[in-house]
Amino acid sequence: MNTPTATVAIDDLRYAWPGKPALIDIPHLVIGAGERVFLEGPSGSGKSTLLGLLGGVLLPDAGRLAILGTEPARLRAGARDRFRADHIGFIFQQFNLVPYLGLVENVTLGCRFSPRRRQRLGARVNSEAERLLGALGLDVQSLRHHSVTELSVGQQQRVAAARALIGAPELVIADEPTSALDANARAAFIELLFGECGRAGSTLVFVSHDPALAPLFPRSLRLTDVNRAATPAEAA
Ligand SMILES: Nc1ncnc2c1ncn2[C@@H]1O[C@H](COP(=O)(O)OP(=O)(O)OP(=O)(O)O)[C@@H](O)[C@H]1O
Repeated sequence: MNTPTATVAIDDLRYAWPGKPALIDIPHLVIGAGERVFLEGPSGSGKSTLLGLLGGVLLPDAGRLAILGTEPARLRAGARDRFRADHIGFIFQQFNLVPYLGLVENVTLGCRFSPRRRQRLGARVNSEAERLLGALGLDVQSLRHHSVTELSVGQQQRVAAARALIGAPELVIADEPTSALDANARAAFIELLFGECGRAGSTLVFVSHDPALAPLFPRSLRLTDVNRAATPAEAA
């Protein structure tokens, strides 16, 4: 029987910013298809750096990092960008919404650079964007003529999540997307995110410095436990 390909497979992954000591040194980490993983670490422990490596924006100094069986480091730059657009949806800390585009257009941006994600939807790109916004708790009709800059932080976060999810990428990476919300709103958002990742079949890696969110997830990892380069202060 074939072993299913892991969404993320890491072996002896090492990374240091130029001129700085090793920041990431992970001997082994596997995240399977469909998992919902919480990755916690204090500020400065290297969470964003690891996400950069997962997305192929940063390249390892040594070791192996494979996404869906492909090592982004082995692809040429253009192929790496396409691979990222096809297979990974990002929810950034700062959301990175485009102020001069409407709600739906901000969401459909998520598959603009991915023929694969667009093809999955065919003519349904706009209607899927509206469905996702609704499923994530936004009233699309009443907000239709609003600029994304007029939305609350919680609403902007939902637009950013819909953009990451559109076209069902295999991996959704969320970089502390809830820190601006209160505890109930954070839990509600994470529930909605689970629902839509489940529907799309996407694996979720959710990164935060706040250990209080860990119980909401079936699997949680402390970066300081999996990363040998963690300083004793971080690992405490
Ligand atoms: N672009 C960069 N150039 C050089 N060094 C960097 C760069 N980005 C991060 N670093 C270094 O890597 C360390 C870890 O940063 P990183 O942003 O990965 O941590 P983090 O856990 O995501 O922190 P936070 O929770 O505050 O976002 C920083 O202390 C910094 O020294």
